[in-house]
Amino acid sequence: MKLFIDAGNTRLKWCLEDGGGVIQSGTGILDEQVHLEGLEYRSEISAIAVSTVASEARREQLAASLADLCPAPVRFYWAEATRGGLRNAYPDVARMGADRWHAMYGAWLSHKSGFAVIDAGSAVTVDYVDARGQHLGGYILPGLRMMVRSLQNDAARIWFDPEQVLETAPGKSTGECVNHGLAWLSGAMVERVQSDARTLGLKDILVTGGDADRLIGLGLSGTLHPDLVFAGLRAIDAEDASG
Ligand SMILES: Nc1ncnc2c1ncn2[C@@H]1O[C@H](COP(=O)(O)OP(=O)(O)O)[C@@H](O)[C@H]1O
Ligand SMILES: CC(C)(COP(=O)(O)O)[C@@H](O)C(=O)NCCC(=O)O
Ligand SMILES: [K+]
Repeated sequence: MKLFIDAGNTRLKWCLEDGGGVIQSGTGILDEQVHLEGLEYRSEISAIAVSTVASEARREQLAASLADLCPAPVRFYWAEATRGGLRNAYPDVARMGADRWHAMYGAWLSHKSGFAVIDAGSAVTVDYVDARGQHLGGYILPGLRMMVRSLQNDAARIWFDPEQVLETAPGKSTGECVNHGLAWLSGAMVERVQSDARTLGLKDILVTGGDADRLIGLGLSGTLHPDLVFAGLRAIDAEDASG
């Protein structure tokens, strides 16, 4: 069995698979130790594959605590210049978050007519890939929680209870102005991605990450792929194993 880990800036997601598919999946916590809630079959894990955007210090901590969890070898997978016809637009691919490359590769495997990937996590990333597999580049924006936190922490007179509304009408209280404002901004991003996709001739829009369903709720005509990073990571791991 193989254990796949996607360690973002907010949450750690894990997925246990054998040749036949997913056996178990869940979220985890990384403090001094890594806690993968609900993980069974620990002794049957033969290898661990990780995609992470955590700091180098946290990555080392993750590697050390995975070694305590089970004796299986751990391999970290990073962004690449090219794979299977997909080509990265970054001249310095080492700078790209591993999650973005793995999500793009996951999308590329089943969408060959050009696509946009939106990963609405701690940060929101948008990446465009054309029908030839050329990554056209992307965008990095603050995520929803990040924006809420910055308004709470960096503005002295903004008091509000964060609420995840889909309402975008002009607000008539601080709370409405903030909560509707975030929905309005996210909705504008959705329209922008859709208009770019039309202009660039990208057929599909795939969305993943903790706030993915919120973007669908705001009118995004895309498909929800909660496991897109795992789809890419799993395929790359299998390809490398088969030489
Ligand atoms: N249970 C949850 N815990 C944390 N964030 C959540 C949860 N449910 C939804 N979210 C939203 O998802 C975002 C994190 O998404 P996720 O894809 O897990 O991030 P990352 O990959 O950066 O760790 C948060 O910014 C928040 O807006
Ligand atoms: C942009 C990100 C912070 C998104 O990470 P996440 O929100 O999923 O935790 C991550 O992909 C990252 O650290 N990227 C490095 C910079 C880059 O991709 O250019
Ligand atoms: K993200």
